[in-house]
Amino acid sequence: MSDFEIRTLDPGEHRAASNLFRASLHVPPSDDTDWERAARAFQPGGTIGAFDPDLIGTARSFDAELTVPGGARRAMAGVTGVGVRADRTRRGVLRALMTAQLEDFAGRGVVFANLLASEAPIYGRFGYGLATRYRTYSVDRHRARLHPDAPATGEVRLLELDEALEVLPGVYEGLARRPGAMSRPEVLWRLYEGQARRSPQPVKAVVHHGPDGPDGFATFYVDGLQVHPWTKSLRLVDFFPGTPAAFAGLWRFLLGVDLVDTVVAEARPLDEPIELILADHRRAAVDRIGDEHWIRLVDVPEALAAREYGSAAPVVVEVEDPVLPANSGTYRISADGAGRTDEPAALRLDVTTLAMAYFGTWRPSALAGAGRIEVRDPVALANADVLFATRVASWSGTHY
Ligand SMILES: CC(=O)SCCNC(=O)CCNC(=O)[C@H](O)C(C)(C)COP(=O)(O)OP(=O)(O)OC[C@H]1O[C@@H](n2cnc3c(N)ncnc32)[C@H](O)[C@@H]1OP(=O)(O)O
Repeated sequence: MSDFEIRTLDPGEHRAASNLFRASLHVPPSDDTDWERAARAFQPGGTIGAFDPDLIGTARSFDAELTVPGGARRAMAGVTGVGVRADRTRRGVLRALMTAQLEDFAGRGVVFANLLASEAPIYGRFGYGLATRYRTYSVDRHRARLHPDAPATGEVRLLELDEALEVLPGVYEGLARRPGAMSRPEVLWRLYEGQARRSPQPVKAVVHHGPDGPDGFATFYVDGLQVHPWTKSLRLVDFFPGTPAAFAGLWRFLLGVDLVDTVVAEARPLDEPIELILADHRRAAVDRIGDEHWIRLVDVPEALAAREYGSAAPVVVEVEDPVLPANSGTYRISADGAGRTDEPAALRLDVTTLAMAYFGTWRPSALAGAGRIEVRDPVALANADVLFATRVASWSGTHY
């Protein structure tokens, strides 16, 4: 059914889109004070709506850059604010919004799109694959000590929120180097400012200074009982240690904050070595592993050419993309790069599965075992495991 129109919203319509999105998540609309801040998180021209003639669905995006395995950066669109009015769901409104958005991205040279999904079954059909994952862990502050071999250089400095909001954007840019990391445009920092200023607990920051200046930071707040027995948790909001010394130095600070029982590190990279810097690694307990970014290769040839590959014999893959059919075709992937080819394909997969393999989070052989890759040559599958592997776990750390 398509008895609705999709168009870009004017800034004067952003608040209606925000209200619709919030209602779809079962949260109340922003009040006037909150909206004044929230409005700054909308990139002009970045919000689309479905009308019948009332606004019945919306999706928003902002422009940034994404780091791929090997360190190159390419244009990306961050997708958020997706919602359809409860009395208009399951009639194709999301499909129409997603299709319009992806066609717009493809038309203006965006290479990747990414999002955080409210529910896992929604976005795979549009080509978004679960590309980065996280683990959340907690550290028992009273019993945890750093291992004596943990680096002990550098200094930390505590910042109140106002200063942190000025300093952190500059510090962050030099630190977001993992595959899956992204630049943070102004709209994102405005979003974080709004969240921090609304927080009932004071949000603070700590910056680690190494030999060449700031090389890591954490933002955090402390919550819990305000009366005896003072059971409190320190919750990390944003944590970017740029060097091993910054990682150890920031943890040394966090474990030294008084009147805290537990430090909760939410949504961290799967390979972050907390166990290795503690004297007793069992003082860190993994609470859960979850989905982080769902990524869409909007321009498959450009995305495949942008990343580095491991050292193995070349593999030819056939990619299918029903939503952006220009991406469909056969590609040769080798340690020297990747591009289109006429050679016969050894592996066949859809664009969603390609995103899962591309960031190294899922090995091609595991994807094949789960039925997601059709294997015509088993030797090629073993080579694909090596070609697509990444040296560090892909992870974004930027949530919106
Ligand atoms: C990036 C973000 O902003 S994440 C936030 C997403 N928003 C929410 O979760 C808010 C609450 N949910 C909603 O607003 C809506 O249900 C949406 C946006 C998830 C889906 O909108 P709809 O207009 O109902 O989706 P639409 O009718 O276009 O469905 C497209 C397909 O997705 C499927 N689908 C849609 N929603 C879901 C879901 N929640 N779970 C599983 N499948 C779903 C449909 O069945 C349909 O499948 P088909 O292509 O096989 O026919």
